[in-house]
Amino acid sequence: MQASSDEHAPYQDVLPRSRLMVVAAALVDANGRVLLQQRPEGKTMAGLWEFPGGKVEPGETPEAALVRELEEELGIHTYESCLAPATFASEVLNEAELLLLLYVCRKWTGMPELRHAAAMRWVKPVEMFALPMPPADLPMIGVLDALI
Ligand SMILES: Nc1nc2c([nH]c(=O)n2[C@@H]2O[C@H](COP(=O)(O)OP(=O)(O)OP(=O)(O)O)[C@@H](O)[C@H]2O)c(=O)[nH]1
Repeated sequence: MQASSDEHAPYQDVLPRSRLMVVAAALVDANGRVLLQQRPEGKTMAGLWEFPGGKVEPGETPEAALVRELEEELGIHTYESCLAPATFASEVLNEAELLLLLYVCRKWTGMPELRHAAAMRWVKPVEMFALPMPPADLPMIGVLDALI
């Protein structure tokens, strides 16, 4: 049955206008440490530590977007088959609802280089609890700690 146009009217003022799909990677090294990058000055949430990744472009699959982002941001190469879905998070931002998909990746080629971020560091998941990270990331830390 066709939904009438005003069926959702009571909710229109609380529904986010658009959804921002973001993919990110927990790159795990041989010692069980994960790479975090620090957001640079001039960007929203500057100084916070986040997982490498970025927005999924129209027409892209999440996995293809993450392979691309890892090349662009760190100069490393991986394959979609090396990306294991780990967890997700959602957060209402000013202009959109963020849906963040986090993958675990243990295999890549190349050495991560600092390209866009202010700094990078390898940390155990449990150390993330003491680092300033975007609010959306906080619920994912415990899941990551249990997975790695
Ligand atoms: N890559 C990444 N983005 C995250 C994380 N947590 C989180 O809230 N985000 C948010 O997801 C969005 C990622 O998009 P992005 O990296 O393409 O955007 P950006 O703000 O850095 O810059 P841009 O729009 O100029 O490219 C940002 O709003 C960022 O704050 C995270 O752990 N990793």
